[in-house]
Amino acid sequence: MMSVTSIARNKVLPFLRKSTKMQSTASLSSLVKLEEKQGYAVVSMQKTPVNSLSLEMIQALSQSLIELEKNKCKGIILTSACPGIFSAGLDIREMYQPTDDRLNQFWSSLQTLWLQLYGSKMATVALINGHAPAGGCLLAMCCDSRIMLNGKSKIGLNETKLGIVAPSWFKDTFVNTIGVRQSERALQLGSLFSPEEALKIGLVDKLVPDMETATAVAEAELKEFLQIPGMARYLSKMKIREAAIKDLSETREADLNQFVNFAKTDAVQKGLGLYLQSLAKKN
Ligand SMILES: CC/C=C\C/C=C\C/C=C\C/C=C/C(=O)SCCNC(=O)CCNC(=O)[C@H](O)C(C)(C)COP(=O)(O)OP(=O)(O)OC[C@H]1O[C@@H](n2cnc3c(N)ncnc32)[C@H](O)[C@@H]1OP(=O)(O)O
Repeated sequence: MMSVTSIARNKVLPFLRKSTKMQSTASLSSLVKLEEKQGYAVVSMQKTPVNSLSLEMIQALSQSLIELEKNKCKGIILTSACPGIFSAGLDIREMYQPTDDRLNQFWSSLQTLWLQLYGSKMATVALINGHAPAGGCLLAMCCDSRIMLNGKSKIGLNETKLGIVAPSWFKDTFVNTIGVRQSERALQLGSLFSPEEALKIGLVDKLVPDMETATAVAEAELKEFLQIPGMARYLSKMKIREAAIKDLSETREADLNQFVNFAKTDAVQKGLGLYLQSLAKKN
């Protein structure tokens, strides 16, 4: 098995671990690109056009983290290869008129990915080079630091605008990032923030004017985290995150049932259908 450190610089890593529920190596590796750098890896989402988080995409991200941690990778920069988009969030088509089996796998895989990334021993920096609504914002918030490209992109948890509700662990992640009051308001309104607004409320940590600067700043940020003794840094992160992680770990089944039942209601299905139509009409 190749290790992250043994492959040539910038070479794409294959996904190697086998699992009955996981997608094939070929289909996973086309969705996420892993590049080795000096002492860390860049994880680029590359599911065109908008990095929507389908079941396969979620599993590809999960698989990447498994491989990286197994290969003793110390840090990652999570970013996007899709111009102007970090991630459009959960793939709405996964929730619209789904089969029970697929919907169950979809949500359970998302729970796993959140537990992995939010609780990762690696130092994690999100380089948000485009829009990051809902699930896209969640991915970014799972990281230890967020660098956002300044411009027209928006970031936030906009679930209520789709007629759905951000689950408790999305809310916990939001509260841990921007605090209770800002979260209460933004969750109800489904607010999407400009980079300047996101910086002001602490949803992102730094803004950068262009991609060249962005890469350098993200690397410098990651190195700052990696200079701290790893165990002390990780345990400090867990002081903030462990309650939310414990909560979902202990209630996965109930959370899954709640999601599946909620997603299948007529009101939610109608809302998602209309939202998909409105996205399609734009084009
Ligand atoms: C009590 C509680 C219990 C349980 C909880 C229950 C439910 C809650 C569950 C989950 C929480 C949900 C989390 C989510 O992440 S929902 C997804 C939210 N995402 C969005 O609202 C973003 C929608 N997309 C956009 O706004 C734009 O696409 C974007 C700004 C990202 C990019 O704009 P651009 O103009 O560049 O591209 P488009 O032409 O709009 O899109 C291209 C193409 O992609 C399709 N598309 C976009 N986003 C999605 C998506 N999230 N899922 C699937 N498909 C998406 C879009 O339709 C276009 O398709 P096509 O017309 O075929 O080219």
